[in-house]
Amino acid sequence: MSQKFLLPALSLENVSKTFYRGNESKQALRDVSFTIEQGDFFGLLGPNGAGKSTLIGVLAKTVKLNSGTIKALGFDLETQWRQFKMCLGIVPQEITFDPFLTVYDTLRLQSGYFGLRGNQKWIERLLDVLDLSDKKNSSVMSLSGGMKRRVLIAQAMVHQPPVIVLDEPTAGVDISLRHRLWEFMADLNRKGHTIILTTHYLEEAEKLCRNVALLNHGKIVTLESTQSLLKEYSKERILFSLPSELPKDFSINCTKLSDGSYCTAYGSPENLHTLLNELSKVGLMPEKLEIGKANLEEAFIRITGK
Ligand SMILES: Nc1ncnc2c1ncn2[C@@H]1O[C@H](COP(=O)(O)OP(=O)(O)OP(=O)(O)O)[C@@H](O)[C@H]1O
Repeated sequence: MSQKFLLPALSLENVSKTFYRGNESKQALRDVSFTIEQGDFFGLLGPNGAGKSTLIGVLAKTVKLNSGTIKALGFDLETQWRQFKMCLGIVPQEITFDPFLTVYDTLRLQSGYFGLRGNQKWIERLLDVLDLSDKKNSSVMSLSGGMKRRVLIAQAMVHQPPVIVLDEPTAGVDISLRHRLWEFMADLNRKGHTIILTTHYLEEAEKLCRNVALLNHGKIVTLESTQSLLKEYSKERILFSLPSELPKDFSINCTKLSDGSYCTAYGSPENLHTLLNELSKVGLMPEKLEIGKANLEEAFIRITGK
């Protein structure tokens, strides 16, 4: 069946959430609407405080939304919660377990939460895939951070959800485990699961996600395929690094990236010439300079202005 006749994996319509504390209020989500197709690998990106965790909290029903409609495979979050929660497996950012339970019992209890009996076979399979089989009788408390994170993933998947939401799954995880988790997520996606990922690692989004949405100040500022986003921002860009900071009043608009390098529009060879001239006027000479494709970080910084 063609993709367009399938129900969306997830759809949000005019979702808003404001937190109130005393006289203060904070609007964390502002009229957010978007749709994620089944089978997608979707990245939800945004700077700190953009509203990503609030959105995931809303999906887990730990945060109550003020207005709007959310559906998972056509099931409504408010009126069809039982079916809704069966569609979704949410891997939270925070590690929250009963530390005294064993890994196996944690997963058995979670199966009970979904009303599943006789789930042993699937639990064993999850333990195997996540390389936790030899830890199944260990208390969660005794595991390393990376292992705990894998238990969180297993816990979110005990009911074999078609849609998996991962909130910063690789935060604080060492590079080799991060690569293994990437491979695991890509494999789940190949097997037909829709994956929704929030991440601060733009390299991760660029590598894995087919489509990305950028959330900023509680609003979706862009939503498109990773490739077309990169294409749009890959035109006309010069990347350069300097031995010291660029003066604040520098005549050419340049964006500073997280690794300390700068980027600016390329346009034409004339612009490169002007840039080099202007840099030399302030006594700076680029240490490294290249013209080429932008990465997601640059696109992201240019869109959000951060
Ligand atoms: N329980 C709460 N009470 C009051 N304000 C809150 C609450 N939870 C979140 N906020 C505010 O809502 C905004 C969005 O926060 P949220 O945690 O969703 O952002 P985020 O994109 O997940 O950020 P991060 O990347 O840092 O995790 C922030 O300004 C935050 O301070």
